[in-house]
Amino acid sequence: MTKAIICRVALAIPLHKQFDYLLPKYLSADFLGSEQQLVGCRVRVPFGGKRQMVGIICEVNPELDYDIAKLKKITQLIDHSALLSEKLWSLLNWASFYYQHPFGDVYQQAIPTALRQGKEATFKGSEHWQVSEQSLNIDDFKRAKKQHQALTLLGEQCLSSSSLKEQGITRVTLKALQDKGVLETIDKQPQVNLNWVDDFEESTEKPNLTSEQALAITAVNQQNQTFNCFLLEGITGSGKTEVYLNIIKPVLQMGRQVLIIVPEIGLTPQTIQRFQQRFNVPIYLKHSALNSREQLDSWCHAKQGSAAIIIGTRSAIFSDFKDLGLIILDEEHDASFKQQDGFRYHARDFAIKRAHLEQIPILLGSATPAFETLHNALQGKYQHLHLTERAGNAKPPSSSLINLAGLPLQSGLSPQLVELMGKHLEKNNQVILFLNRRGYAPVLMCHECGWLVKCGRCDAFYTYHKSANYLHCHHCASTLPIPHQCNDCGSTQLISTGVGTEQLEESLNQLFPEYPTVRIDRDNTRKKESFNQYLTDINNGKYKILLGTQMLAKGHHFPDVTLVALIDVDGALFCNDYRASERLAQLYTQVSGRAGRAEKRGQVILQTHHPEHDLLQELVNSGYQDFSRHALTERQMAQLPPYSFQALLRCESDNATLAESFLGLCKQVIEQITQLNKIERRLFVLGPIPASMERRAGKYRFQLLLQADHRALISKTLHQALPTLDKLPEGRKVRWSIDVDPIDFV
Ligand SMILES: Nc1ncnc2c1ncn2[C@@H]1O[C@H](COP(=O)(O)OP(=O)(O)OP(=O)(O)O)[C@@H](O)[C@H]1O
Ligand SMILES: [Zn+2]
Repeated sequence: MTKAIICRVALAIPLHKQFDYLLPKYLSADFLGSEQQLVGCRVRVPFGGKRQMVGIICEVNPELDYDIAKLKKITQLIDHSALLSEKLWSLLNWASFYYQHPFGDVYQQAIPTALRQGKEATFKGSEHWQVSEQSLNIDDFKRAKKQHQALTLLGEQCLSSSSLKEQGITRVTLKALQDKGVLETIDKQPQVNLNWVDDFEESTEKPNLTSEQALAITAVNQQNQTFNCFLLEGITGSGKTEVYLNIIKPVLQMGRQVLIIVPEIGLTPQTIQRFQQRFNVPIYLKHSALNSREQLDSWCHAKQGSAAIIIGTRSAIFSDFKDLGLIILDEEHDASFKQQDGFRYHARDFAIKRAHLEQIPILLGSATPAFETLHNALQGKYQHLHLTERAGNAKPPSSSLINLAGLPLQSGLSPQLVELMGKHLEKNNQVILFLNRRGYAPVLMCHECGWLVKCGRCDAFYTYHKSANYLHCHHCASTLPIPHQCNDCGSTQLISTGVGTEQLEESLNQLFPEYPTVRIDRDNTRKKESFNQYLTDINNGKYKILLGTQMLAKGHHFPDVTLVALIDVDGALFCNDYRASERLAQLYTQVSGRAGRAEKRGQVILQTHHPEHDLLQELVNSGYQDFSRHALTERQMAQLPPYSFQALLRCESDNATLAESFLGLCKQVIEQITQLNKIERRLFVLGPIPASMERRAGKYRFQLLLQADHRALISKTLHQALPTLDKLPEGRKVRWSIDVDPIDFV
């Protein structure tokens, strides 16, 4: 009798636990004697009630202390060998440990949706027809002209439905022949180009490198066969992309693949075009706007080696490659690299770990490196490369502040700024106004008693959207019709206070009717095409005033923009999050970086009520480089990251007491462990305290912060604590999660 194979399967559920199943005999026959081959294969298994789930085999024939008669059976064995490469498999295991997230869910998030659902890891095939009857005599079909023609064509080769259609053969004809048992269909995989390296060519249209670019490129290219982490700190417009292109080239020439990670693909179609124009190799994209079939195809191209370059957002870091030779992470400071729910990984950290395991170079590029990265570079852990000058003839913009105190403002615009805008526009230049607040106004208020319209589910006010004619909470997405009366005093005089992009747009149309304004924010660029159309129109000079939120700050290159103004950033100056100043400095530098990127000199204006503020003074007078070095010493004095390491336990519930007391229990468990390990003086547990937005979408939210002088202390402690925390019955009444290396404390 054949021995049963028992498989331990990880499922995408929020439990740190795996489940055992029996591989039925009819599925196990091929694997007897080579059971280990099953590890890494996907299976379909029954789970709870009638549900079927796709899981992944992590262990075969584990030691058991129970009766196997109770085990359920695997329904389907989807793969016959491990789906992912060994390296990627071990990276995912590392990530599961480091981020304290169940392996089943880590794994599922790392693969495209179609594979999560159990689809085969193959390209989209296409229907082909071929002759099935060997002893066929075509002459028998002479009287049916079309059938005869079809068989003549197919007698020599197998053809796709579409090419048959082009030659006048319809489905009806083919079906008729199929019914007669003469023809059959097969699903044929498309031909893929695995030999792109043989016809590798580089476009001759490229600039002469600046000496700084050349230095950076040489530094990387000299060591491109082994692991090295490089930080390319290059001011805005310094030509970082040109450096990327030049370090990619030798890697492609070796026939190896390149992975480029960017914050948001939709926002920078220009950058992608530059890669496509430079090299004649197959480039595939990987981002969430692709449908699940396209995602799977690009995944397969990477895995089989028919993609030379993959350009993708955060999750592209999990692509499996045939032969990965280089990773580039552009705008490495960008917060979108950190996933903010579920599996809270950081794509940059995962990428570095990956490059290390694959023994390949990784380059992080930014004008405003994250403090973590900068710290590592300054310490010599990463090789630090610099581009301190703008490429071509462009010069860095000049910066100055406008003190708003006492000035009459029109939708937030000072008279000085309006005058300056006029001057730039007269010269046929473009102007960018940056305001990170969409909607018409951030609050609606009673003019008589000061009552403010607050979201009933969040500690936040409703934003007034005038054209859509409703109130909208930007935190829980709930909406409300505009109230006619004050809830407190009954007055009908409700007025909006503060300025959002929608209102500013209205004013700009009045102030500068002859200069068309375009507003770029999430409200009016929901469709991908509309955003691309705006970008084209901006580059064609159709719009002269570009008004927008963060979306306008990211990596765009508009040669005619000479003035950039930040309308209101004061809110970020007095925020209690220790990362707020870093973020503001990055934003300021990135937004300003859109000015004067070509021949014409740029100017940057920052409007504020606090011109004396140290941060603003430093940014305007010395820039990000000086600010960041200085701010790092402050972090060191306060023993904050990157000079310490953190993890955050978050908990939320309809009931504030439940949420808070659960974290209280967690604290006890963790402190017992630190005492046992004698590290209580090196790992602090702070809290529980309410999150800075205590109530969101109807839930009360609390946090417990772990801080230590060493990364490993946190991961080991959490790893030891988790089995106990998982079993706390109080944990079932709340929602809780662990965020390792948190960057957001809201
Ligand atoms: N050596 C060079 N000579 C002339 N022009 C160059 C050179 N290198 C790059 N450029 C041009 O300079 C412009 C800015 O380059 P790029 O977009 O790569 O800057 P960047 O460093 O990525 O800026 P940002 O961080 O602001 O996105 C581009 O139009 C690019 O074609
Ligand atoms: Zn809300």
